[in-house]
Amino acid sequence: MSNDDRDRGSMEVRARAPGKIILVGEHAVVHGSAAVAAAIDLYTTSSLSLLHEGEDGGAGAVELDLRDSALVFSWPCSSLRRALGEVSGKAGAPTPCSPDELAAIAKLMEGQEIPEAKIWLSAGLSAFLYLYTSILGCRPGKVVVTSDLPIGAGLGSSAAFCVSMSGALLTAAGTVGVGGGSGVEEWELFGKDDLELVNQWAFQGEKIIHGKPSGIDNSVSTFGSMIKFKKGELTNLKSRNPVKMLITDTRVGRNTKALVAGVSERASRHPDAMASVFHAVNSISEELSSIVELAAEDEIAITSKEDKLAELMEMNQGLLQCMGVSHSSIETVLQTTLKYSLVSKLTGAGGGGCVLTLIPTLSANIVLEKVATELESHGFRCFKVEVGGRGLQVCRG
Ligand SMILES: Nc1ncnc2c1ncn2[C@@H]1O[C@H](COP(=O)(O)OP(=O)(O)OP(=O)(O)O)[C@@H](O)[C@H]1O
Ligand SMILES: C[C@@](O)(CCO)CC(=O)[O-]
Ligand SMILES: [Mg+2]
Repeated sequence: MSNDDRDRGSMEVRARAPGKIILVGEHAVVHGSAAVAAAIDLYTTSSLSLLHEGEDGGAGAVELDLRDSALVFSWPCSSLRRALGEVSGKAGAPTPCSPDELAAIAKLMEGQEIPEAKIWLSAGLSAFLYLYTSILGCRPGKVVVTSDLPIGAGLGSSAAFCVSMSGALLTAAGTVGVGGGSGVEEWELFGKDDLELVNQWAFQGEKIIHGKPSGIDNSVSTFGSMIKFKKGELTNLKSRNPVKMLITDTRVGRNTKALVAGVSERASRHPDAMASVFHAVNSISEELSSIVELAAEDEIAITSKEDKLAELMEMNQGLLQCMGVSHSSIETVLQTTLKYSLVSKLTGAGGGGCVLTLIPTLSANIVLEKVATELESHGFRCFKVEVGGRGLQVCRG
Protein backbone atom coordinates (compact mmCIF):
# COMPACT_ATOMS: atom_id res chain seq x y z
CA MET A 1 0.00 0.00 0.00
CA SER A 2 1.44 3.41 -0.93
CA ASN A 3 1.58 6.35 1.47
CA ASP A 4 -0.94 8.05 -0.72
CA ASP A 5 -3.25 5.09 -0.39
CA ARG A 6 -2.75 5.04 3.37
CA ASP A 7 -3.69 8.75 3.54
CA ARG A 8 -6.75 8.15 1.48
CA GLY A 9 -7.64 5.17 3.64
CA SER A 10 -8.23 7.33 6.69
CA MET A 11 -10.16 9.91 4.78
CA GLU A 12 -13.72 10.99 5.46
CA VAL A 13 -15.38 13.33 3.02
CA ARG A 14 -18.80 14.95 3.14
CA ALA A 15 -20.20 16.62 0.05
CA ARG A 16 -23.52 18.41 -0.18
CA ALA A 17 -25.34 19.50 -3.31
CA PRO A 18 -28.55 21.53 -3.59
CA GLY A 19 -31.85 20.76 -5.24
CA LYS A 20 -33.26 23.19 -7.76
CA ILE A 21 -36.35 24.80 -9.18
CA ILE A 22 -36.90 25.29 -12.88
CA LEU A 23 -38.51 28.70 -13.33
CA VAL A 24 -39.28 28.08 -17.01
CA GLY A 25 -38.25 25.69 -19.78
CA GLU A 26 -38.40 22.11 -18.43
CA HIS A 27 -38.86 19.39 -21.07
CA ALA A 28 -38.34 21.88 -23.92
CA VAL A 29 -34.71 22.11 -22.71
CA VAL A 30 -34.27 18.41 -23.57
CA HIS A 31 -35.18 19.37 -27.16
CA GLY A 32 -32.73 22.28 -27.42
CA SER A 33 -34.73 25.21 -25.99
CA ALA A 34 -33.39 27.51 -23.29
CA ALA A 35 -34.53 27.04 -19.68
CA VAL A 36 -33.95 28.96 -16.44
CA ALA A 37 -33.18 27.20 -13.15
CA ALA A 38 -31.96 28.15 -9.69
CA ALA A 39 -30.45 26.29 -6.75
CA ILE A 40 -32.54 26.10 -3.56
CA ASP A 41 -31.43 25.73 0.05
CA LEU A 42 -32.41 22.06 0.39
CA TYR A 43 -29.48 19.67 0.14
CA THR A 44 -28.49 16.06 -0.39
CA THR A 45 -25.36 15.08 1.55
CA SER A 46 -23.09 12.11 0.80
CA SER A 47 -20.61 11.17 3.55
CA LEU A 48 -17.88 8.79 2.41
CA SER A 49 -15.43 6.81 4.55
CA LEU A 50 -12.84 4.71 2.78
CA LEU A 51 -11.83 1.43 4.43
CA HIS A 52 -9.08 -1.11 3.88
CA GLU A 53 -9.84 -4.71 3.09
CA GLY A 54 -10.30 -6.46 6.44
CA GLU A 55 -10.80 -3.20 8.35
CA ASP A 56 -14.55 -3.79 8.65
CA GLY A 57 -13.97 -7.32 9.91
CA GLY A 58 -14.58 -8.97 6.54
CA ALA A 59 -13.01 -9.20 3.12
CA GLY A 60 -14.25 -5.70 2.35
CA ALA A 61 -17.45 -4.35 0.91
CA VAL A 62 -18.95 -1.26 -0.64
CA GLU A 63 -21.89 -0.07 1.44
CA LEU A 64 -24.60 2.49 0.73
CA ASP A 65 -26.65 3.65 3.72
CA LEU A 66 -29.78 5.57 2.67
CA ARG A 67 -30.56 7.08 6.06
CA ASP A 68 -33.90 8.70 5.18
CA SER A 69 -35.30 5.44 3.78
CA ALA A 70 -33.68 3.40 6.61
CA LEU A 71 -32.17 1.07 3.99
CA VAL A 72 -28.60 -0.19 3.79
CA PHE A 73 -27.18 -1.94 0.71
CA SER A 74 -23.88 -3.77 0.58
CA TRP A 75 -21.79 -5.42 -2.14
CA PRO A 76 -18.71 -7.53 -1.27
CA CYS A 77 -15.69 -6.21 -3.18
CA SER A 78 -15.13 -9.74 -4.51
CA SER A 79 -18.62 -9.73 -6.17
CA LEU A 80 -17.97 -6.31 -7.66
CA ARG A 81 -14.67 -7.55 -9.14
CA ARG A 82 -16.35 -10.67 -10.51
CA ALA A 83 -19.12 -8.65 -12.16
CA LEU A 84 -17.17 -5.63 -13.36
CA GLY A 85 -13.61 -6.93 -13.71
CA GLU A 86 -10.54 -5.36 -12.09
CA VAL A 87 -11.73 -1.75 -12.46
CA SER A 88 -8.97 0.43 -11.11
CA GLY A 89 -10.72 3.78 -10.75
CA LYS A 90 -10.34 6.73 -13.01
CA ALA A 91 -8.95 10.17 -12.34
CA GLY A 92 -9.99 12.14 -15.43
CA ALA A 93 -13.12 12.73 -17.43
CA PRO A 94 -15.77 10.00 -17.27
CA THR A 95 -16.36 7.27 -19.78
CA PRO A 96 -20.13 6.79 -20.26
CA CYS A 97 -21.57 3.62 -18.75
CA SER A 98 -21.57 1.05 -21.58
CA PRO A 99 -24.57 -1.28 -22.14
CA ASP A 100 -22.42 -4.22 -20.93
CA GLU A 101 -21.47 -2.37 -17.75
CA LEU A 102 -25.10 -1.39 -17.18
CA ALA A 103 -26.16 -5.04 -17.60
CA ALA A 104 -23.48 -6.13 -15.09
CA ILE A 105 -24.69 -3.46 -12.63
CA ALA A 106 -28.31 -4.62 -13.11
CA LYS A 107 -27.18 -8.15 -12.15
CA LEU A 108 -25.54 -6.76 -9.00
CA MET A 109 -28.95 -5.33 -8.08
CA GLU A 110 -30.52 -8.82 -8.07
CA GLY A 111 -29.10 -9.81 -4.68
CA GLN A 112 -30.35 -6.62 -2.97
CA GLU A 113 -33.58 -6.51 -1.04
CA ILE A 114 -35.32 -3.42 -2.35
CA PRO A 115 -38.86 -3.13 -0.91
CA GLU A 116 -41.48 -3.29 -3.70
CA ALA A 117 -42.83 0.15 -2.68
CA LYS A 118 -39.35 1.65 -3.18
CA ILE A 119 -38.38 -0.16 -6.37
CA TRP A 120 -37.67 3.24 -7.95
CA LEU A 121 -34.51 3.35 -5.79
CA SER A 122 -32.85 0.80 -8.07
CA ALA A 123 -32.03 3.54 -10.61
CA GLY A 124 -30.25 5.52 -7.87
CA LEU A 125 -28.41 2.39 -6.70
CA SER A 126 -27.22 1.69 -10.25
CA ALA A 127 -25.97 5.26 -10.61
CA PHE A 128 -24.18 4.87 -7.26
CA LEU A 129 -22.42 1.64 -8.29
CA TYR A 130 -21.36 3.13 -11.61
CA LEU A 131 -19.94 6.29 -9.97
CA TYR A 132 -18.27 4.48 -7.06
CA THR A 133 -16.57 1.73 -9.04
CA SER A 134 -15.64 4.00 -11.96
CA ILE A 135 -13.98 6.57 -9.69
CA LEU A 136 -12.56 4.45 -6.85
CA GLY A 137 -12.45 0.95 -8.33
CA CYS A 138 -13.60 -1.93 -6.15
CA ARG A 139 -12.00 -0.75 -2.90
CA PRO A 140 -14.07 -0.98 0.28
CA GLY A 141 -15.93 2.04 1.59
CA LYS A 142 -19.17 3.31 3.09
CA VAL A 143 -21.37 6.14 1.91
CA VAL A 144 -24.17 7.55 4.05
CA VAL A 145 -26.72 9.64 2.16
CA THR A 146 -29.19 12.06 3.76
CA SER A 147 -31.46 14.53 2.00
CA ASP A 148 -33.76 17.47 2.75
CA LEU A 149 -35.37 17.01 -0.67
CA PRO A 150 -38.54 15.10 -1.49
CA ILE A 151 -37.37 12.27 -3.78
CA GLY A 152 -38.88 12.08 -7.26
CA ALA A 153 -40.91 15.29 -6.86
CA GLY A 154 -39.38 17.70 -9.39
CA LEU A 155 -36.80 19.41 -7.16
CA GLY A 156 -33.80 17.67 -8.69
CA SER A 157 -33.25 14.95 -6.07
CA SER A 158 -31.56 12.70 -8.65
CA ALA A 159 -29.13 15.44 -9.68
CA ALA A 160 -28.34 16.42 -6.06
CA PHE A 161 -27.68 12.71 -5.34
CA CYS A 162 -25.31 12.37 -8.34
CA VAL A 163 -23.52 15.68 -7.71
CA SER A 164 -22.95 15.12 -3.99
CA MET A 165 -21.85 11.53 -4.67
CA SER A 166 -19.45 12.52 -7.49
CA GLY A 167 -18.10 15.38 -5.34
CA ALA A 168 -17.35 13.05 -2.41
CA LEU A 169 -15.85 10.28 -4.56
CA LEU A 170 -13.64 12.55 -6.67
CA THR A 171 -12.39 14.35 -3.53
CA ALA A 172 -11.53 11.01 -1.89
CA ALA A 173 -9.76 9.91 -5.08
CA GLY A 174 -7.64 13.06 -4.85
CA THR A 175 -8.86 14.17 -8.28
CA VAL A 176 -10.54 17.41 -7.21
CA GLY A 177 -9.90 19.84 -4.37
CA VAL A 178 -6.17 19.01 -4.38
CA GLY A 179 -4.37 21.34 -2.01
CA GLY A 180 -7.66 22.40 -0.41
CA GLY A 181 -8.82 21.63 3.09
CA SER A 182 -7.82 23.84 6.00
CA GLY A 183 -7.69 20.99 8.51
CA VAL A 184 -10.68 22.67 10.19
CA GLU A 185 -14.07 21.10 9.52
CA GLU A 186 -15.81 23.59 7.27
CA TRP A 187 -17.64 23.67 3.95
CA GLU A 188 -15.30 24.37 1.04
CA LEU A 189 -16.14 25.56 -2.45
CA PHE A 190 -14.24 24.19 -5.46
CA GLY A 191 -12.79 26.10 -8.41
CA LYS A 192 -14.36 26.07 -11.87
CA ASP A 193 -12.27 23.20 -13.34
CA ASP A 194 -12.99 20.90 -10.41
CA LEU A 195 -16.69 21.73 -10.59
CA GLU A 196 -16.67 21.04 -14.35
CA LEU A 197 -15.26 17.57 -13.70
CA VAL A 198 -17.76 16.79 -10.93
CA ASN A 199 -20.55 17.99 -13.22
CA GLN A 200 -19.43 15.66 -16.04
CA TRP A 201 -19.49 12.65 -13.73
CA ALA A 202 -22.83 13.64 -12.22
CA PHE A 203 -24.28 13.94 -15.73
CA GLN A 204 -23.31 10.31 -16.43
CA GLY A 205 -25.09 9.31 -13.20
CA GLU A 206 -28.17 11.32 -14.24
CA LYS A 207 -28.15 9.45 -17.57
CA ILE A 208 -28.53 6.17 -15.70
CA ILE A 209 -31.48 7.57 -13.69
CA HIS A 210 -33.18 9.75 -16.35
CA GLY A 211 -32.39 8.15 -19.69
CA LYS A 212 -32.03 11.41 -21.63
CA PRO A 213 -31.29 14.34 -19.30
CA SER A 214 -30.55 17.78 -20.72
CA GLY A 215 -27.90 18.37 -18.04
CA ILE A 216 -29.65 21.41 -16.52
CA ASP A 217 -30.34 19.77 -13.13
CA ASN A 218 -26.80 18.53 -12.48
CA SER A 219 -25.35 21.84 -13.73
CA VAL A 220 -27.39 24.05 -11.42
CA SER A 221 -26.80 21.66 -8.51
CA THR A 222 -23.03 21.78 -9.14
CA PHE A 223 -22.59 25.49 -9.85
CA GLY A 224 -25.49 26.92 -7.82
CA SER A 225 -26.89 30.41 -8.42
CA MET A 226 -29.52 31.10 -11.11
CA ILE A 227 -28.65 29.94 -14.61
CA LYS A 228 -29.90 29.96 -18.16
CA PHE A 229 -29.15 26.63 -19.83
CA LYS A 230 -29.36 25.86 -23.53
CA LYS A 231 -27.85 22.93 -25.48
CA GLY A 232 -25.33 22.19 -22.71
CA GLU A 233 -24.25 25.87 -22.42
CA LEU A 234 -24.65 27.54 -19.06
CA THR A 235 -25.00 31.31 -18.51
CA ASN A 236 -24.97 32.70 -14.99
CA LEU A 237 -27.86 35.10 -14.38
CA LYS A 238 -27.47 37.97 -11.94
CA SER A 239 -30.88 38.10 -10.36
CA ARG A 240 -31.10 41.76 -9.24
CA ASN A 241 -34.12 41.43 -6.94
CA PRO A 242 -35.00 38.52 -4.67
CA VAL A 243 -37.37 36.03 -6.28
CA LYS A 244 -39.79 34.62 -3.71
CA MET A 245 -41.33 31.26 -4.45
CA LEU A 246 -43.69 29.04 -2.52
CA ILE A 247 -43.24 25.36 -3.36
CA THR A 248 -46.18 22.98 -3.08
CA ASP A 249 -45.51 19.27 -3.16
CA THR A 250 -48.68 17.58 -4.43
CA ARG A 251 -47.25 14.29 -3.04
CA VAL A 252 -48.25 12.61 -6.28
CA GLY A 253 -45.32 10.34 -7.17
CA ARG A 254 -43.88 10.44 -10.67
CA ASN A 255 -40.79 9.49 -12.57
CA THR A 256 -38.75 11.89 -14.68
CA LYS A 257 -37.48 9.20 -17.07
CA ALA A 258 -41.05 8.16 -18.05
CA LEU A 259 -42.27 11.77 -18.40
CA VAL A 260 -39.30 12.80 -20.58
CA ALA A 261 -39.89 9.73 -22.77
CA GLY A 262 -43.62 10.63 -23.02
CA VAL A 263 -42.85 14.13 -24.32
CA SER A 264 -40.41 12.73 -26.89
CA GLU A 265 -43.08 10.28 -28.09
CA ARG A 266 -45.58 13.13 -28.46
CA ALA A 267 -42.93 15.10 -30.37
CA SER A 268 -42.42 12.20 -32.78
CA ARG A 269 -46.19 11.92 -33.34
CA HIS A 270 -46.64 15.69 -33.95
CA PRO A 271 -43.22 17.02 -34.97
CA ASP A 272 -44.32 20.39 -36.38
CA ALA A 273 -46.74 21.27 -33.62
CA MET A 274 -44.30 20.27 -30.89
CA ALA A 275 -41.42 22.15 -32.57
CA SER A 276 -43.61 25.29 -32.32
CA VAL A 277 -44.30 24.57 -28.64
CA PHE A 278 -40.56 24.15 -27.93
CA HIS A 279 -39.82 27.33 -29.90
CA ALA A 280 -42.39 29.28 -27.83
CA VAL A 281 -40.81 27.98 -24.61
CA ASN A 282 -37.41 29.10 -25.85
CA SER A 283 -38.73 32.66 -26.35
CA ILE A 284 -40.28 32.61 -22.85
CA SER A 285 -36.98 31.50 -21.28
CA GLU A 286 -34.95 34.11 -23.18
CA GLU A 287 -37.37 36.86 -22.15
CA LEU A 288 -37.48 35.73 -18.51
CA SER A 289 -33.65 35.62 -18.41
CA SER A 290 -33.39 39.26 -19.40
CA ILE A 291 -36.15 40.34 -17.02
CA VAL A 292 -34.54 38.74 -13.94
CA GLU A 293 -31.35 40.66 -14.66
CA LEU A 294 -33.13 44.06 -14.69
CA ALA A 295 -32.68 46.06 -11.49
CA ALA A 296 -36.04 47.29 -10.16
CA GLU A 297 -35.51 50.03 -7.61
CA ASP A 298 -38.92 51.25 -6.50
CA GLU A 299 -42.26 49.61 -5.70
CA ILE A 300 -43.76 50.32 -9.13
CA ALA A 301 -40.76 48.85 -10.94
CA ILE A 302 -40.71 45.77 -8.67
CA THR A 303 -44.42 45.12 -9.24
CA SER A 304 -44.10 45.57 -12.98
CA LYS A 305 -41.12 43.18 -13.09
CA GLU A 306 -42.96 40.55 -11.04
CA ASP A 307 -46.07 40.88 -13.22
CA LYS A 308 -43.97 40.08 -16.28
CA LEU A 309 -42.34 37.08 -14.58
CA ALA A 310 -45.77 35.80 -13.51
CA GLU A 311 -47.19 36.15 -17.02
CA LEU A 312 -44.26 34.23 -18.53
CA MET A 313 -44.65 31.45 -15.96
CA GLU A 314 -48.37 31.26 -16.71
CA MET A 315 -47.67 30.98 -20.45
CA ASN A 316 -45.10 28.27 -19.81
CA GLN A 317 -47.59 26.28 -17.73
CA GLY A 318 -50.02 26.37 -20.68
CA LEU A 319 -47.31 24.95 -22.94
CA LEU A 320 -46.44 22.24 -20.40
CA GLN A 321 -50.12 21.24 -20.56
CA CYS A 322 -49.69 20.99 -24.36
CA MET A 323 -46.75 18.63 -23.76
CA GLY A 324 -48.99 16.40 -21.63
CA VAL A 325 -47.09 16.68 -18.34
CA SER A 326 -49.63 18.45 -16.11
CA HIS A 327 -51.81 16.50 -13.66
CA SER A 328 -55.13 17.01 -11.87
CA SER A 329 -53.25 17.65 -8.58
CA ILE A 330 -51.20 20.37 -10.31
CA GLU A 331 -54.41 21.90 -11.73
CA THR A 332 -55.86 22.00 -8.18
CA VAL A 333 -52.82 23.97 -6.99
CA LEU A 334 -53.16 26.39 -9.95
CA GLN A 335 -56.87 27.00 -9.23
CA THR A 336 -56.28 27.43 -5.50
CA THR A 337 -53.50 29.99 -5.90
CA LEU A 338 -55.45 31.85 -8.60
CA LYS A 339 -58.09 32.65 -5.95
CA TYR A 340 -55.39 34.78 -4.32
CA SER A 341 -54.38 36.24 -7.72
CA LEU A 342 -51.15 34.24 -7.62
CA VAL A 343 -49.62 32.50 -10.62
CA SER A 344 -48.24 28.96 -10.42
CA LYS A 345 -46.59 26.46 -12.72
CA LEU A 346 -45.30 22.93 -12.33
CA THR A 347 -41.54 22.61 -11.84
CA GLY A 348 -39.28 19.76 -12.93
CA ALA A 349 -40.77 16.92 -14.90
CA GLY A 350 -44.42 17.40 -13.80
CA GLY A 351 -46.98 14.58 -13.76
CA GLY A 352 -47.49 15.37 -10.04
CA GLY A 353 -44.55 16.42 -7.89
CA CYS A 354 -43.96 20.08 -7.08
CA VAL A 355 -45.56 23.35 -8.19
CA LEU A 356 -44.03 26.84 -7.94
CA THR A 357 -46.04 29.89 -6.93
CA LEU A 358 -44.53 33.32 -7.44
CA ILE A 359 -45.04 35.41 -4.29
CA PRO A 360 -45.09 39.16 -4.99
CA THR A 361 -42.62 41.02 -2.76
CA LEU A 362 -45.12 43.61 -1.56
CA SER A 363 -47.81 41.20 -0.39
CA ALA A 364 -45.43 38.42 0.63
CA ASN A 365 -46.29 37.63 4.24
CA ILE A 366 -50.00 38.46 4.17
CA VAL A 367 -50.81 36.20 1.25
CA LEU A 368 -48.28 33.46 1.88
CA GLU A 369 -49.82 32.17 5.08
CA LYS A 370 -53.38 32.14 3.74
CA VAL A 371 -52.60 30.39 0.49
CA ALA A 372 -50.34 27.82 2.19
CA THR A 373 -53.08 26.99 4.72
CA GLU A 374 -55.61 26.42 1.95
CA LEU A 375 -53.17 24.31 -0.10
CA GLU A 376 -52.35 22.17 2.93
CA SER A 377 -56.07 21.60 3.54
CA HIS A 378 -56.00 19.67 0.21
CA GLY A 379 -53.30 17.36 1.62
CA PHE A 380 -50.42 19.12 -0.17
CA ARG A 381 -47.18 20.09 1.59
CA CYS A 382 -45.94 23.69 1.28
CA PHE A 383 -42.50 25.07 1.93
CA LYS A 384 -40.67 28.30 1.27
CA VAL A 385 -37.13 28.17 -0.07
CA GLU A 386 -34.25 30.55 -0.65
CA VAL A 387 -33.54 30.76 -4.36
CA GLY A 388 -30.17 31.13 -6.14
CA GLY A 389 -27.74 29.98 -3.42
CA ARG A 390 -24.58 27.90 -3.47
CA GLY A 391 -23.84 24.77 -5.46
CA LEU A 392 -21.61 21.85 -4.40
CA GLN A 393 -19.71 22.18 -1.13
CA VAL A 394 -17.27 19.72 0.41
CA CYS A 395 -16.02 19.16 3.93
CA ARG A 396 -13.09 16.89 4.87
CA GLY A 397 -13.00 15.49 8.34
N1 LIG B 1 -31.36 10.52 -1.64
C1 LIG B 1 -31.50 9.58 -2.57
N2 LIG B 1 -31.15 8.30 -2.32
C2 LIG B 1 -31.25 7.35 -3.27
N3 LIG B 1 -31.71 7.55 -4.51
C3 LIG B 1 -32.08 8.79 -4.82
C4 LIG B 1 -31.99 9.87 -3.88
N4 LIG B 1 -32.43 10.97 -4.49
C5 LIG B 1 -32.79 10.60 -5.74
N5 LIG B 1 -32.57 9.30 -5.95
C6 LIG B 1 -32.82 8.55 -7.19
O1 LIG B 1 -33.41 9.46 -8.11
C7 LIG B 1 -34.75 9.05 -8.46
C8 LIG B 1 -35.65 10.27 -8.54
O2 LIG B 1 -35.24 10.98 -9.67
P1 LIG B 1 -36.24 11.71 -10.64
O3 LIG B 1 -35.39 12.34 -11.64
O4 LIG B 1 -37.32 10.81 -11.09
O5 LIG B 1 -36.92 12.83 -9.70
P2 LIG B 1 -36.32 14.22 -9.20
O6 LIG B 1 -34.90 14.32 -9.60
O7 LIG B 1 -36.65 14.35 -7.77
O8 LIG B 1 -37.19 15.28 -10.02
P3 LIG B 1 -36.79 16.12 -11.35
O9 LIG B 1 -35.90 15.25 -12.16
O10 LIG B 1 -38.10 16.37 -12.03
O11 LIG B 1 -36.18 17.37 -10.83
C9 LIG B 1 -35.17 8.12 -7.34
O12 LIG B 1 -36.13 7.21 -7.84
C10 LIG B 1 -33.86 7.45 -6.96
O13 LIG B 1 -33.57 6.38 -7.84
C1 LIG C 1 -37.89 17.46 -17.40
C2 LIG C 1 -36.48 18.01 -17.39
O1 LIG C 1 -36.42 19.05 -18.38
C3 LIG C 1 -36.14 18.68 -16.07
C4 LIG C 1 -36.27 17.80 -14.87
O2 LIG C 1 -35.93 18.55 -13.72
C5 LIG C 1 -35.52 16.90 -17.74
C6 LIG C 1 -34.13 17.41 -18.10
O3 LIG C 1 -33.97 18.56 -18.51
O4 LIG C 1 -33.20 16.60 -17.99
MG1 LIG D 1 -34.26 14.10 -11.62
